[in-house]
This record gives sequence, C-alpha cells and structure tokens, in this order.
Amino acid sequence: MPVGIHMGQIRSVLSLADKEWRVSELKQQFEGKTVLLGVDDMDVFKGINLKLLAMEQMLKQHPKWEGRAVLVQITNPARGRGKDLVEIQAEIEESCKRINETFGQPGYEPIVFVDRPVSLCERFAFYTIAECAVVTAVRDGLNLTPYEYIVCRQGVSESESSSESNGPMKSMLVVSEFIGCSPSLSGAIRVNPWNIESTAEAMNEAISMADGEKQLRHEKHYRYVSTHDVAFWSRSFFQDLERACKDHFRRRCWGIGLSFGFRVVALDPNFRKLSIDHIVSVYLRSKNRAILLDYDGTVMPQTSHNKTPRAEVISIVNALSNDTKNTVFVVSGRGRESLSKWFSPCKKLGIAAEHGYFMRWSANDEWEICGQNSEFGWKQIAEPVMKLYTETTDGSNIETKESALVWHHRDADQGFGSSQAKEMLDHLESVLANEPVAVKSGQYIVEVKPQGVSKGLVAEKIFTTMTERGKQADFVLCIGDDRSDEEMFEIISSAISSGILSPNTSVFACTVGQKPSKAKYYLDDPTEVVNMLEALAEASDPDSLSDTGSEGSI
Ligand SMILES: O=P(O)(O)OC[C@H]1O[C@H](O[C@H]2O[C@H](CO)[C@@H](O)[C@H](O)[C@H]2O)[C@H](O)[C@@H](O)[C@@H]1O
Repeated sequence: MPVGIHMGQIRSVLSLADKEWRVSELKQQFEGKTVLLGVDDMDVFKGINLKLLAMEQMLKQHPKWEGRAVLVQITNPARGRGKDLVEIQAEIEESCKRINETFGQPGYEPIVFVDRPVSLCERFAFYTIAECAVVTAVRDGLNLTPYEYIVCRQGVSESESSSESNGPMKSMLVVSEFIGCSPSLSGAIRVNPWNIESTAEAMNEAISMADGEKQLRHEKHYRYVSTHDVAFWSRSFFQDLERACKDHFRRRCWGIGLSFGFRVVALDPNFRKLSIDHIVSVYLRSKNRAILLDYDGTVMPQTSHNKTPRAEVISIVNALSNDTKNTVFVVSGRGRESLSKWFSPCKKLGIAAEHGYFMRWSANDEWEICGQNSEFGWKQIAEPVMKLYTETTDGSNIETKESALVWHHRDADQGFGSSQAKEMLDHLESVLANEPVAVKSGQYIVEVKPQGVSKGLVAEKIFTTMTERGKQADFVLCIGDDRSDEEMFEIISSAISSGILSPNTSVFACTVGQKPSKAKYYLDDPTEVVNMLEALAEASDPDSLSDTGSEGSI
C-alpha cells in the first residue's frame, strides 16, 4: 500500500529531455488558456463524468471562463470489462460531445479527452502546465495524483532542467473528500463529488484564486509531500515495528479471537495462572483480608440468561464474609436493588453497586452515596441520543439505573452493534462534554455515569477504611473481568507505593480470561473463580466464623 510518492523517481522523470520537449509543446498548445487537469483510470469509481458535469456547470455559472478554461482529462484505458463500465464510457463520451458542442468555438475545446495510453513523461508534462488538478473519485484509496501534481509543479532545480525558471511555484487542488490523501492536503478545496454545483464552484474558486494564495498553499503541500514520501513512511513503519517488538523476547504471545476479530496479544511473562494451592496457603497465614469480587463475568458467566447467583455461589460468599478476618465486597456496575436482593442471605457482605455510586458495608448498614454529584440533568441529554441509536439498532436496549444510563447491544448484530457503539460513544462524549459525567464502553455496553465514580475509588476506600479501623489488609484478593475492574487493579498496583497498603501485603489481582491486564494473575472463567473461592471458603477458620445477622465484619 503506497503511502507517499517516490521523490527520486519523479525528479528523474521530470528532468528527462523528452518531457521538456513535451512541456514546451503543451505550453504552446494551451497558450492563453487555464488548464484544469484530471488523471484517472477508466473505472466506475473515479467520478470522471461527475467532473465533466462540474466543468459544464462552471462554464454555465461563470461564463468568463468560456474560451479560457480547459479541462484536460487523461483517462488510462480500462483494466476490466462489464456493463457498468460500458455505460459509464458512453456517459463520458456523451458529456464530452455535449459540452464541446455547447461551449466550444473555433480554436477552443473546453474538454480535451485523452483516452490513449500516456507515458509517465507525458503525464508529468501535463501536470507541469496545469493550473489546477481535479480529483472527483467517489471512492478510492490514497490516490497519488495530487501528490505527483504538486511535485511536478515544483519542478526540478535549474541545473537539472533545461526549462526556464518561472518564478515562485504555485498549484491548486480540488479533491474529493472520499480519497485517502484528502485529509493530508489542508490547502486543497475539498468537495463531495456528487454535489455538481459545489464542485463547479470549487473549480472556479481554485482557478480564480490570487497567485499569492496559490503559492502559499503550494508551498505547504510541497513541504508535506516531499518530506512524507515512500522513504519516510517505510522508515516510520520499521521504527513502529521495532518499538512494538522491543520487549517481545521477554513476552509471551497469544492469538485471540477468530476471523476479522483475530488479534495477537503480548502478555507479560509475570502474568500467570492463579494457583489455588498458593493462594490458600497465603490466605491461611493472613489476618486481615480484603476480598473484592466483581459480579458479571466473574462469579456470574456472561452467557447465563438467568443472572441470579446460584445457591452454591451464595453459600461460598456467605462463608467468606462470615469469617471475621475477612472484609468481602461485591463490586459491580449493577444496581443496588438487585445486588442486595440476590445476596440477601449474606448479611456481612459489603456491596458497592453502580460502580460504587452506592456503598454499604453490610446488610445492617445504610447505603452511602459516594458520588459528589446528585444532579442528573444530563440524563435529558444522553437519553434521546441513546434512543436514536436504539431505534436504528435492532436488538439493542437502554437500561436506566439510579445514577447511570446504559445502552446494551449484546443481542444486536455483532459487527453493526459494535460500530454503532463506537459512534454513539463519540456522539455522547461530544454532547456531554460540559456535564459532570464519564462515558465508558464495556462488554456490549456503553454507559454514562457520574464523574468520579469508579471501582478503583471503591477499592481505595475499602483499604483506607480498613487501615483507619486498625485492620490494615495483609491479604488482598481482587477479581474482575472487564475494563471497569482494571481500575481496581490499577489502584492496587499503586496502593503499596502510596502507603494505602503495607509493603508486606500479599496481593492477588486476578483477571478472568487470558488478556492484557493490569492484574498479575488470571483464571480462565467464572467456574474456575468459583472453585478458587470455594477453596478459600473451606480454608476459613471455623473459630473465626461469626453468627450470620450480627454486626459488620470490620
Ligand atoms: O460490574 P459488573 O458486575 O461486571 O456489571 C457490569 C454491567 O452488568 C450488567 O451488564 C452485563 O449484563 C448484561 C445482561 O444482563 C449484558 O448484556 C452486558 O453485556 C453485561 O455487561 C448491567 O446491566 C450493567 O448495568 C452493568 O454495568
């Protein structure tokens, strides 16, 4: 895939004598005329007929160009065949005939259609004499025509060329917004080629522009094109590869996903499977344990239709939270009503619901509101946007939580749902830019929640409160599967250096599934998570188990 031009090749072709000969011939042929140039393959996507129609419109709207403006359209012979191509060729032929009949005069043809093979030298000669290059492709890759044109207009130094110097260089470009190089040409006039009138206006504007302005635009383009050539891009590509591969010798690589979703991820060599035997032995030696459990994707499989926790999970969580050495929290994005209902048998369990907007240390404690903001005016802005995407995305729906709004697309078409989610994320971020909210994407969701509410802050609050109560954690187990859980892992990895946790704390930050994560450990799925928790519950000291229904575990 070319990402720039070959400066050396263009310069050497430009210096060739036969090109000089052709340039002076062309200068003579178009003396007193302003040449607009198109160079395209004969192809249905190149928008050649749209360009001809725009030229016709320009001559109608700006009769001053009659007799003066010429569109030279070089069309490389078609590489394929087919009905579409035959039709477009007929349209082009008809447009050329009509325009030349309507606006032509003796010695003047507004359209010069060149449909024979044109050598590189001749093409460059045409670039050299053109006041403006016009590219109206309706779909294309990079398209090097504008780049080649700019370099040819700059020319080669006088020592390499026999042509006389023409003073300051200038060039103008009218380019389709649908071609790859369009964003790199800030001085070009960008058009939607389907809009004939505005393309005609752009062509008029380009050739009517003051020379000084054309020079400035040309200089800017030439600087970019000549410094970002093929050599530049290949160097930069290799540098990126080197940077990306720098640590590969010490990383393990894994292939994840299938077909277009396939990716190779490099994992830290210290990232390893959590050994049940190891964690149990550390658990047994510790006295003040903090256990933070995410819900969906961690103790509850993402694929389960019934989201109510199984009796086995309730019994394990209950046993863990009844151990007086333990402070156990479910830290989830889910609402407080469902979490407190599901875990109602676990009286000592702490719950952080809606990513910690609501926190409760045990069933007997009051809910604390952790966010500083209880203003939800932003919902009036976010909800209509979500509704718009829900209407156009079959299988999606909106969940209204007390502090947040969530757009779900798990049941929508996978590709369409995720592209809609990306677009909606940008849309919401821009309309909510001045609101005290954060817009986040998660497992098939886009969520808008109050700023300053995160699972990371929940973890921090649990650790500091334990320390304040004289029970600084010497064992931390934190398990989660998604991005919101990474915020807990991040806090944990900095907690020792910031003094929130003691350097002697045994930390088990564990993600579910092997993937890049801030956690040092992984377990493969919720079944393994539940097995590990069961082993810890069995290792809990029966003497330190409290009566259910009594005070909080701290
Ligand atoms: O923090 P978690 O416990 O992992 O919860 C995060 C979100 O859980 C819920 O969404 C999840 O379950 C949905 C099915 O019930 C599923 O469609 C979605 O893909 C999952 O992310 C909940 O609805 C969200 O509000 C939570 O933020």
